[in-house]
Amino acid sequence: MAGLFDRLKTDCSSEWNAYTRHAFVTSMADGTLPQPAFRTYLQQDYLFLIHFSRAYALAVYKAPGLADMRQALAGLKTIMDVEMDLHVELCATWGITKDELEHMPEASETLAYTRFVLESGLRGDLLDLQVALAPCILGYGEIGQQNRAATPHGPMAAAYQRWFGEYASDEYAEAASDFADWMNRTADVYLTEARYSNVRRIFSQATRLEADFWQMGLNAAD
Ligand SMILES: Cc1ncc(C[n+]2csc(CCO)c2C)c(N)n1
Repeated sequence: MAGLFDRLKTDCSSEWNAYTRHAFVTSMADGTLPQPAFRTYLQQDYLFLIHFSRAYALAVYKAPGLADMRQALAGLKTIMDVEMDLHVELCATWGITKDELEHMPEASETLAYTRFVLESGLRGDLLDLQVALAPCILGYGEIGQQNRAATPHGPMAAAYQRWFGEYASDEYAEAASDFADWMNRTADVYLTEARYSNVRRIFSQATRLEADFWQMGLNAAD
């Protein structure tokens, strides 16, 4: 049987495509995305990652065994030690400091998405939480692979190239595939057909919140 991730992607294909092929992504790939859109996205994404780290910390707590605890801890460390640094580095080129980033007002889209993920995990078990986290981790993996050969043009080319470079890397592809395996293994233990409709609802909602997050960036350039 195919793993849970493939099943969810098939069942939520329209939401999934709207997210992974969003105009924000395609215009980043050709370099036409306006700077204010990217800058707003990146600033909000820093706040997103703070709450996403809390969600990973919740996964440590919700883990039923030591192996799952370690897997969640490794994810938490990657976000706090690697991913947040990319944002700090890119924002520094516009003179925005780490401290300013941390204290930016949070957009409704950031609030909605991060608190939805946390709520899904608080209310449910590790599987519900992994499914809420999945569009974020696995979607960026797909976006990176789809745009491996992208050669953005124009004044933002270097920043967009740097961004794609992070998610198109072999290391990232491996981290994403480890996450999919981890979620699929949890599903092998916990998923029942009776539960599936709820799991699918969580995945669909988180995927739609990802598309809204891109849209928030685009709206900032209007
Ligand atoms: C809105 C939004 N969605 C997804 C990611 C990607 N992301 C978030 S945490 C993480 C590391 C997981 O190990 C990755 C790749 C993002 N930055 N912002």
